[in-house]
Amino acid sequence: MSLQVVSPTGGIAPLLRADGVSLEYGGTRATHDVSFDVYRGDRFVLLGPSGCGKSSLLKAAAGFIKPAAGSISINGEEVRGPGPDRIVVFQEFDQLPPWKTVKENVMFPLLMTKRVSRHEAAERAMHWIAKVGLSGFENAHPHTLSGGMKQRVAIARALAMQPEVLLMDEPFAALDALTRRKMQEELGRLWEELRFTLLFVTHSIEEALVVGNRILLLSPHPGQVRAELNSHQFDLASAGSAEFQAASQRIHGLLFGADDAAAGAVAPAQAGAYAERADKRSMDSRVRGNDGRGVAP
Ligand SMILES: Nc1ncnc2c1ncn2[C@@H]1O[C@H](COP(=O)(O)OP(=O)(O)OP(=O)(O)O)[C@@H](O)[C@H]1O
Repeated sequence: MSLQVVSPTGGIAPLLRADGVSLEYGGTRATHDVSFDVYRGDRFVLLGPSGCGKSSLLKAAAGFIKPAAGSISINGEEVRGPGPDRIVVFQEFDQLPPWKTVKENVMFPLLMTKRVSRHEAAERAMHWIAKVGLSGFENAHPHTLSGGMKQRVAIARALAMQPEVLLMDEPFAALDALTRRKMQEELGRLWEELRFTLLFVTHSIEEALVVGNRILLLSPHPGQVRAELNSHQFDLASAGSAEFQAASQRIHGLLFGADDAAAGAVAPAQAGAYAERADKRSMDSRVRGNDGRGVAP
């Protein structure tokens, strides 16, 4: 039996930790003092209104931007730049170089690491192309693929790298509703099989509930933590249920203020403080137990 690494608080150490992260662009604050922990196997969602800094937080986790204050660490090591342990899938369909085939696109970052031979990269690419349901399209170029297929290629390319954390920035937002749903389902299926760690950005409450097992709610610009919720009980199958609708409305209230009066002013502080109030109410927003993790309902 393997030993579990434990943090000083006695809990399991997080894989990714954001600690008091403030991000700025030219002196303008995009997020303020945001803290959260992502554990191995989490599907952790950053949810908040447009402009609250979700993408910026993801980019900081990817190592593309440096916090003005606070830090982000992976396995206890501060993130100081991009690395193969954190791969991003973006919303934009043009993230795939158009002159490369599907297979070449998936192989490309593997080859860049110089850790695998061309033969091995090709084998791995074929494996992951099959995993995302694109067998037969290896030699197609991106412009011949639908938006959903392009996102599948981006997911295959990311998973082929076997990152510590898969970072997804509104990956399905530009897809039509049916394809988006299908992609959420596929992502869930892949996660069930592979149990990778996911940090997922969306501004869709429904998508957050369907994709995530934990959701961090961020206030409007500059983004601050409002609350952290457990959402593991929801999936696409439960999306129409009364419970799902109630959760969705509750989150809407937390994000846009309807609950503020009931909860008292929501201090733009750490979720932990707010969680205690949220905890006293009905939904499963029991947030951050003793080990720092969200608590099951
Ligand atoms: N490169 C940039 N230069 C200057 N300001 C930026 C830059 N990128 C983001 N911002 C600003 O930082 C804030 C947060 O932006 P960000 O894109 O992270 O928010 P978001 O929550 O992901 O929004 P959306 O859901 O609309 O994508 C916004 O006010 C935005 O205008």
